[in-house]
Amino acid sequence: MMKPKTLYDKLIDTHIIRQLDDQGNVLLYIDGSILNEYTSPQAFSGLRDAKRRVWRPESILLNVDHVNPTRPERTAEMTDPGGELQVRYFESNSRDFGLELFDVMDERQGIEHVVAHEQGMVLPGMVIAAGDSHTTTYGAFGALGFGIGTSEIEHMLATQTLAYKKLKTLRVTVNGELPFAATAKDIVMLLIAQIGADGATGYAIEFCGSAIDALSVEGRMTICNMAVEAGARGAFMAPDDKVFAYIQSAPRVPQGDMWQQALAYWRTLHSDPDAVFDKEVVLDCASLAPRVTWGTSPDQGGDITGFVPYPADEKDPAKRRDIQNALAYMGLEPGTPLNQIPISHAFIGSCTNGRIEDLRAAAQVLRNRKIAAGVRGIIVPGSTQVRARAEQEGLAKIFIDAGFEWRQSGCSMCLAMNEDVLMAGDRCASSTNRNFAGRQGAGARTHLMSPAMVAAAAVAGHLVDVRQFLQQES
Ligand SMILES: CC(C)[C@H](C(=O)O)[C@@H](O)C(=O)O
Ligand code: SF4
Repeated sequence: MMKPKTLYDKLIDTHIIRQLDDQGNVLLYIDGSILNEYTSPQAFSGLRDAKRRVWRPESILLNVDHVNPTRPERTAEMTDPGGELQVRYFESNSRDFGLELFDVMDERQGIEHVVAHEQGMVLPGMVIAAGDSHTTTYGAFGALGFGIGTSEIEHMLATQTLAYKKLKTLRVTVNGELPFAATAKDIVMLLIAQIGADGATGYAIEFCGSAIDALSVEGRMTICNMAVEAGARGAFMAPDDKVFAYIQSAPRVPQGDMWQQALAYWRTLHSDPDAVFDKEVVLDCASLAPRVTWGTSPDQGGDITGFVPYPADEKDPAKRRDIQNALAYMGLEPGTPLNQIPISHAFIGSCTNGRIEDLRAAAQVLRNRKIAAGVRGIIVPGSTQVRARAEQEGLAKIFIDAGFEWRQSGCSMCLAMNEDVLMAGDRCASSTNRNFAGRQGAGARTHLMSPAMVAAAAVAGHLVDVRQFLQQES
């Protein structure tokens, strides 16, 4: 009898070129990569110095997203000299190494983790490595995606391989039916709060259960994307018919007979019934409420119906200090109801929640409403294609009528590497994935939540339970 395999085993075993030792280190084949202007420059410099070429240029896509401007009337011109340098070097790398580039003005440009699946670069069963931690997003398609550092990018470009240490496996089973107004974002925020920001360090997570099966592919992407905030360097789900339908029309996806052959293989990509995981976590989402963070780490959050915690209630001295420090940075008093925290900014975008479904969810809240006086609302679609689609569907008009800025695509205020930066003391309801101190600007404060929750907060002028807004309509 063959030993039952997990999906992770299957993904790894089909890509091992050679075992490097008996400690789980292997030489792994990488199917492809999408690289950004921010983390790739040194890798290309390394290749140039060593006079090396890229091994399989057609498997690599270059895409500008981290530093580009998002102003509505943007041009190819960069406003920031550092960004200008990065983008120009990126362009010369594209030319000199023969790699396709989606530049700032390309209609296929966007955040890499949105562009990759729009382009059909991620197929079930693939292994994708890239210079960005949120490469885990591709797990929603039954692929293994993980972030790598600059020297690894260089190695991958030169050889199409990486030295890789196999992870332990964690199965997260999410049971129950998602209640009204609770989202995939709330599932993953609950998981992170429960297991901690390092709860999945050293693990690859396989998500399963009725709540995951019921999610849209975009919701699954949100979960795999943010799983890295629990430390997971790999997060995936077995691909199903929803996934196959979602990718079928994308440009690089196999067609005709090849599609049929691929489908037959993709249907084998699931953990065998008796496969054993190193660790198991079970969540029940039947009573899940919309969540927000109050701290400076994605695991510091709770239900919107809750309160800013009292540090004294935390028994672990290190965690108590973390809470104290977080509340000092966030300017929050213990015991404050979370739904009374006023905001100055509302940001909807990012690779976690900048897709078309996210914009539809925000528009549902914003239709016929205005954002509160004193709040600046910013919407940055996850890709230029998402932007065009939102305009076709009339969502952009809803956002603009509500008083939101409707901007061009990029990472933008998710990490404030372009001119979309908050000032010290600003407080932002944000659909992003990281609330670290200074993430959206030095001294700025970030509260993570779903895009509909951000929209509701923008209208109310403070963090608020989106269910009040949606129930009014039903
Ligand atoms: C710039 C890049 C290295 C970084 C990442 O790896 O995730 C960024 O995208 C982020 O979200 O913090
Ligand atoms: S949108 Fe944010 S999280 Fe995603 S790649 Fe860009 S900076 Fe990183």
